[in-house]
Amino acid sequence: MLHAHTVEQVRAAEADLLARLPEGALMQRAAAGLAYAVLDFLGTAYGRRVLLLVGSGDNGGDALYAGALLARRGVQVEAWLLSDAARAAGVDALRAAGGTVLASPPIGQRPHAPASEFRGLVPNRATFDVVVDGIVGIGGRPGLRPEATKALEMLAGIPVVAVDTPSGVDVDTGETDGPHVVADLTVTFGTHKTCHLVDPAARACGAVHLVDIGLDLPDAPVEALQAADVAALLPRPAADAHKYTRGVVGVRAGSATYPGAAVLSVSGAACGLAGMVRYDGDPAALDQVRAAHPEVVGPGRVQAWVVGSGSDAGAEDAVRRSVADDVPLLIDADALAFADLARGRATVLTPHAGELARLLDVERAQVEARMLEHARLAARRYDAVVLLKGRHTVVARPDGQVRVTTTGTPWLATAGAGDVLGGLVGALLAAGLDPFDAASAGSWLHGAAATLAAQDGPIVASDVAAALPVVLGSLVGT
Ligand SMILES: NC(=O)C1=CN([C@@H]2O[C@H](COP(=O)(O)OP(=O)(O)OC[C@H]3O[C@@H](n4cnc5c(N)ncnc54)[C@H](OP(=O)(O)O)[C@@H]3O)[C@@H](O)[C@H]2O)[C@@H](O)CC1
Ligand SMILES: [K+]
Repeated sequence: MLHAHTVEQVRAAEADLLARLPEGALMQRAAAGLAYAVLDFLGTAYGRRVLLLVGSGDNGGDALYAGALLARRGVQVEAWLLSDAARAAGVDALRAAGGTVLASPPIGQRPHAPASEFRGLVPNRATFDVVVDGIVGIGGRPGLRPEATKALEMLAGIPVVAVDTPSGVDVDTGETDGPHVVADLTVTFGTHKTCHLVDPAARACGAVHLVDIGLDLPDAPVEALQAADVAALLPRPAADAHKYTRGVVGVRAGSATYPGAAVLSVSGAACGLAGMVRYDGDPAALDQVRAAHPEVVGPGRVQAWVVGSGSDAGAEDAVRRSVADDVPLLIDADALAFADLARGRATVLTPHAGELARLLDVERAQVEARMLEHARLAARRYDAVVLLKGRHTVVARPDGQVRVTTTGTPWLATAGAGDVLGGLVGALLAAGLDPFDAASAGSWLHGAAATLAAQDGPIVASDVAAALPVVLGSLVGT
């Protein structure tokens, strides 16, 4: 499991460790990890040139000490101090190792002048191989000061390695309300933070590399399943299993007008994780479902219902009948308008940002900008697990616990992919997983299947379903 802790949790763990270590030891650990990651990024020290952007706090201190280590390895290191309060001991260490400090352009005196006026003041700007963002870390407020914004504009186009967090993002929420660094690589310390997982901030991190500095941390409020976690959650048939003991998943999606939604939902449900799939919908759609999946049977008792898209005017009735059965329930697409009927049941809601905006009566842009807040709000309000779809899908439990999905590919943004996901999560519910595990594991599997399918090029939703057995096969054997 990958864990993302809050700044408050990190601070408490850091205080514990600082009390037990010699002064400066923790920062040296962080700086060494950072220096190795930058070296790895550069490929070689020889002939490389690195610019450190250094703020007033320990984040800048990390950058300076890492810069000193890089300079000792033969990298040409220059530091641009964005604050007069930059850590003096770090500056001394950098200089002692052969690094230099730039005469900083006087941006602070003319914060509104265009970046182009200062450009000539940074010598041979274009020959920097990497900019190290040590402007601000977990002690920062969101946004950047004009000095930093302008520096970044002047250095646009040069790869950026962020220290701990891309400066300017909101560390605990993943929001990006003001200007911020967009990194190619973020090197973080001790544990991940929310901004490394939750969009839009996660997009600004690039690849994320974690350096272990020995922090002893409590449970994290935000986490991300890894392959081994999903493998451990997958239901496996008992030796004496029969199809009913493995769970039966029922699908109420699609209609005579939209048979495709029925076929795709069933293709997710028929991933093999439940013992049987029932389709309860329009007979014309059932014919198409059976043509694609001969093993699917008609209405009857189930252990979980999937009420999905394309059910025409039948969505409300489908939700009502499913709720009456008193089994776990997944509600997607047009049926989400009737999510209220399932309040208090073991329910998974699977909206995209637009659908969640309608559920909460807010603007779609608000949901996209504050995914964590809105997924948690909906989970609490509907007393349900809410799976908010996105590049990094956010799965929230009513008590606020969150799992973020980091598998997937941009190719997954394709019609019908949500139907496959609904069916898949429904199968996991029927097999007995609790709604939070079913939603987060299903989302992980869906993303992994899409990535696998997209190896050969663009994909459609049925390719995702077709790739599921390969992904599952690689996990059940582990
Ligand atoms: N915790 C750990 O386990 C370890 C932590 N370590 C490292 O320490 C880092 C945290 O260091 P930190 O606490 O000194 O805070 P940090 O983020 O450098 O700067 C805060 C200062 O910046 C300023 N400022 C605020 N907002 C700003 C803005 N938007 N734009 C510009 N400036 C802004 C403000 O000062 P001001 O200028 O207002 O006086 C504020 O005081 C952490 O991220 C990690 O890198 C590792 O070394 C070891 C293990
Ligand atoms: K930073």
